[in-house]
Amino acid sequence: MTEKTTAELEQLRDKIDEVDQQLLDLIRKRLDLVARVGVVKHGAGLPIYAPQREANMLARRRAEASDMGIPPQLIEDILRRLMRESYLNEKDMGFKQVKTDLGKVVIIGGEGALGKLFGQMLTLSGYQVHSLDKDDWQQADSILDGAGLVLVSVPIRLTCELIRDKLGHLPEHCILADLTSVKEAPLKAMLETHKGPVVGLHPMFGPDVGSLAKQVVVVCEGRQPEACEWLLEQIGIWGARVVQASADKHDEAMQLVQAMRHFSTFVYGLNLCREQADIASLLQFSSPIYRLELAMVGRLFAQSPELYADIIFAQDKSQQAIGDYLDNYANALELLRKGDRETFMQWFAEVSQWFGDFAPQFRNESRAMLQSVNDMKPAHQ
Ligand SMILES: C=C(O[C@@H]1C=C(C(=O)O)C=C[C@H]1O)C(=O)O
Repeated sequence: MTEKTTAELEQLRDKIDEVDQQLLDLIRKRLDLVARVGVVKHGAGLPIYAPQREANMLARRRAEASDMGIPPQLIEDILRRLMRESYLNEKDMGFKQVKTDLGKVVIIGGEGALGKLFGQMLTLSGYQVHSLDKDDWQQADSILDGAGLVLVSVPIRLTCELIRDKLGHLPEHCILADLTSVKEAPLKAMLETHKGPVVGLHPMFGPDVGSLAKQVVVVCEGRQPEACEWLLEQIGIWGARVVQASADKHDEAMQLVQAMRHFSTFVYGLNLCREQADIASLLQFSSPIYRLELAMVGRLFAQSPELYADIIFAQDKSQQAIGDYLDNYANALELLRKGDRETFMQWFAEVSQWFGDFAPQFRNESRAMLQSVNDMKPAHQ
C-alpha cells in the first residue's frame, strides 16, 4: 500500500467510526423510547409485541429506504434485530396479570429448564409460583393446597405415571395443565385423574428463548375450556401465538416435526462420528448451507440425551414415519446406484410441484438465514 492510500483509508475509516458512533447514539435513543413505550403498555396491560405496528413500520421504512437508494432488506434486517431487543426489555418490567384471583400456581418440575421459564413468566405476571420437584413430595399436600393452576413439566416418560399417582386430589376448580411434547397420553391421564378444568400445552420452543414474542404454543382442549381461557390470554400477553389443535392431530404432526426430524439429525451426527469426519476441516470447506446444517446437527449433541430419547421414543407411531423415510432413502439410493438420472429428475420435479408456492417462499426465507450464517462466521473458520 502506498502512503497516500494508507492516509486516504485512515481518513475514511475515521469517518466510518464517527458514523458508527452516531448509530450507537441513535440506538441508545431508540432503546430508551422503546422502554418508555414498555412502561405505557405495561400500565395499560398491553403486550409489548404489536405485530400490526411492526408490519406498518417495516413497510414505511422499506419504502423510504428505497427512495434513499438503500436496499429495503437492509433496513428491514436492522429493524427486526432492534425489535427483538425490544421484546427482551419487557422482562424487566413484568406483564399484565390476566387472572388476579387465581390462588397459587404449582409447577411440577419447576427446577427443570422449561418449568423454570414458565415459572419466571408467571412470576413476572404477578402470580404466586411454587415449584414442586423430586425432593418435595413429602410436603406435596401443603404445596398443592389452594392451587389454582398445576403445571406439569417433567420428562415425558414420567408424565403420565406422575399425573395418575400424585395428582388425584387437586382442588376442584384448579386447572391441571402440562407442557409435554406429546399430547394424547398426558391429556388422557389428566382427564382421568382430575375432575376439574384440564388443558394440554406444548410450547414449540426450547427454554433458551430470550422472549416468548412470536413463539408458538400448541393448545389441546381438555375440559372446561372457559375456565382455561385466562391462561391462553396470559400466554398471548407474553407475545406467543396460541395454536389450537386436537391431541391426535398434534401428535401426528410431531411424528414429522419432532421424532423424524430429531432422529434423522441424530443419525446424521452418528454417521459423522462413525466416519470420523474432521469437523474443523469440513468447516473450512463449508458453504453457508453446510455450515447451517452442521450447526443444527451439532447443537443436538450439546443437549441432553434423555430429552431426545424421550421425544423420539415417546410415540410408537413415529417408527412408521421414520421407517417411511428410510424406504424413501433406500429407493433414492437405488436410483443413484443404477445411475438413473432421469428418474431422479422426475422425482425432483414431482416434489417441487408438491411444495408449490412454499418452495420459492422457503428459498427467500433461507436466503436471509444463510446470509446471516455467513455474517456470523468467525474469521478463521
Ligand atoms: C415499541 C413498541 O413495541 C414493540 C417494539 C417495536 C419496535 O421496537 O419498534 C414495535 C412494535 C412492538 O412489537 C411499539 O409498539 O411501538
